Amino acid sequence: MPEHALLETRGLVVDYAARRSFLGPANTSTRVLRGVDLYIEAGEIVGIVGESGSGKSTLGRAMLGLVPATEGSVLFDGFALADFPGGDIARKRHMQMIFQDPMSSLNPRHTIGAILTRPLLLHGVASDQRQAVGIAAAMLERVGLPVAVLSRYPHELSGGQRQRVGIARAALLRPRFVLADEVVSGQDVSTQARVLTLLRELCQEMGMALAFISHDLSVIRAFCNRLYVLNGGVVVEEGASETVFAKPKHAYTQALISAIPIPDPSVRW
Ligand SMILES: Nc1ncnc2c1ncn2[C@@H]1O[C@H](COP(=O)(O)OP(=O)(O)OP(=O)(O)O)[C@@H](O)[C@H]1O
Repeated sequence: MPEHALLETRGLVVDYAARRSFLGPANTSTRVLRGVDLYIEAGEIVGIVGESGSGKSTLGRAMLGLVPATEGSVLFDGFALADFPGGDIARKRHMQMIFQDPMSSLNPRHTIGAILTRPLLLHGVASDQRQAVGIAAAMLERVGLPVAVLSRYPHELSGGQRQRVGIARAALLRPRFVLADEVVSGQDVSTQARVLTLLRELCQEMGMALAFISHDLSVIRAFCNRLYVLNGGVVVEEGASETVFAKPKHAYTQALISAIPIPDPSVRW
């Protein structure tokens, strides 16, 4: 554990039943995370891998403060989430999220221009609408979309274009940490490669750290410097991607690796 990790979870337990305890006592343990210790340093791309139901999305949501910790803590820049200087607004500027298809998170009644300029004004990154439009237009171009997209509504875009809008929105405020949850699942290999290249470039340009959640170990291997393997709400293995792949210590990791199809050597991320 480095001395100053950007993000840290310490003994993180999430029990969804504990949240519902007002409905009555929770008899069965429904601990989805059972004491997760994890750290992410500034600018790092860290993979979180595990099979369906292992708790990856819960961990991601808890890192962003969207799901409360039942026990343990999440620290961002050394502060418990609730104690971050400047409060939730200041913290949220630096903690963003990217979805696979952000249709559900893009307000269908707002144009892309409104969706992108609003956070710039809210967080004081732009001082007026004109400046906000300029920043939003530049970010759209950066993610490979035409500026004309500003006047469109989310349903007027393809799924791939919406995803790029989602990436633009997450990167717009130059956050220090971005969570990407299964963002390339279900995409063909060349689309995956383009999205991952864009994400890597943005991380390098802006110094963003990225937590990259995926059930696909081959994508994690190619894309992430370090990884955590989650099984049943517990981290069973962690380390540099190449080390874990070369010498997996845990039987669960070995099983995940042996389930990977033979890679296509022509594909590079
Ligand atoms: N809001 C919730 N309330 C109650 N249980 C939940 C909630 N969200 C997730 N769970 C349960 O927590 C467990 C872990 O779910 P989670 O989505 O974190 O796993 P995952 O590894 O991301 O899975 P997947 O890859 O299928 O998305 C599952 O058993 C799920 O049913």
